[in-house]
Amino acid sequence: MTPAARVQAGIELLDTIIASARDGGAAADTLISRYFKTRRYAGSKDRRAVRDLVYAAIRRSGDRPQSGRAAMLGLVADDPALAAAFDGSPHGPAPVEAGEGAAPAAPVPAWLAPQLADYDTAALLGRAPLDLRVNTLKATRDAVAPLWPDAVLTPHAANGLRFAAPFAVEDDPRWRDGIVEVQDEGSQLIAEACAAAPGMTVVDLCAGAGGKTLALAAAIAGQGRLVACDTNRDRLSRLAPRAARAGATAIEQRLLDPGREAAALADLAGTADVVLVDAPCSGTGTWRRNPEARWRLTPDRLARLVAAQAAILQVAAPLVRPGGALVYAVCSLLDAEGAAQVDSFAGQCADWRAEEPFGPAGRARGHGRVLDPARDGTDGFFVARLRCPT
Ligand SMILES: C[S@@+](CC[C@H](N)C(=O)[O-])C[C@H]1O[C@@H](n2cnc3c(N)ncnc32)[C@H](O)[C@@H]1O
Repeated sequence: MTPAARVQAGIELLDTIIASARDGGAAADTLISRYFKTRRYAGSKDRRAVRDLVYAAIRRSGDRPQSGRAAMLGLVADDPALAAAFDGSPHGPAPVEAGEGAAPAAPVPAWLAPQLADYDTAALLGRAPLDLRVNTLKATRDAVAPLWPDAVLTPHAANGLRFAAPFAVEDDPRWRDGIVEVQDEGSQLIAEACAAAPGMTVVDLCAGAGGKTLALAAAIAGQGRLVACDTNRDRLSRLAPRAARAGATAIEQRLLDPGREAAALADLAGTADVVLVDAPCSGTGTWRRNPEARWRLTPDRLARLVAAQAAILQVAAPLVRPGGALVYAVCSLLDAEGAAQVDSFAGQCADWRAEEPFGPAGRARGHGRVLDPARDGTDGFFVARLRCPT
């Protein structure tokens, strides 16, 4: 492909990605793979170049751009050499017209900027390292770390290894043997905030595909009870093969019916030493991995998420035994989903006490702590640990 054809391909892909973000369709990565499946003439260098252009354009625009061409013209504003690709050649984009609009550069959507004013928003779009968690059911970090000379120890999480550059860890025998799992240090810390230990009853209420469930399984070391719940069948079904690889036996799974969660969990009422609510959220803390999510979030969607989080907290609290703990986490830096959500819970349950969820990582916010990509090098999270009255 010529440089102009690559830019035109990027524009076409951006048009599809913009429409899909607006209509709740497939993710950018899926759309890019589909696009190239039907364009076999594009070699691996072409595909990489187009992908880089597309992601550069996505990262540059906090708000959903008018069109793929406007998004690409934004890149021209930053790198005038790219203008030469707008040459009107048969497979290239039409020449730039005088006064033609480029998408404005902004790290975050304008409507969210005030809510993120306390954070270095550029860092929300930075490059994420690759973090692994050593599975203590099978190995120790001390034994595994020397096998990977490129790895450094994560500064806060007890079992984490960090790689500056990503690599195909799923091709590595240590991943296939369940000795390591891919998990951001922030997620590892949320599992640590549960302080799960052998003999405990632990409920992971929003387990998804089980990222944190597996860390909790390692913490209870096969002694105790671990119940993983979710309302999404597809996500929950991904837990079993991961658990098998990790050697995490006897995880109970419960697929919940939205709106009827409490009834399905009635037998666990007042029994859990710890309940983790890793709530569905806007994902503002994971934009560095998924920058196009900025184009999907709307005030309505955020309001629905905040209402769902509050409802899930009301399902979770009665499961905790007297003296047990409720850990609430979101991969978001928006107070509406984090500190304000827990303030509201604390307003209704004044006798619950907030505790420090973990050591020095992050900084205090409301009743909990935030982990921030710029300061902590993790994805962005809010986490609070609340102790049930005895
Ligand atoms: C942030 S994700 C969980 C990620 C997971 N804990 C992990 O570590 O990979 C939130 C999950 O909450 C689930 N969810 C949404 N509404 C729920 C509800 N009412 N009860 C339980 N889970 C729910 C979603 O399906 C989603 O899998």
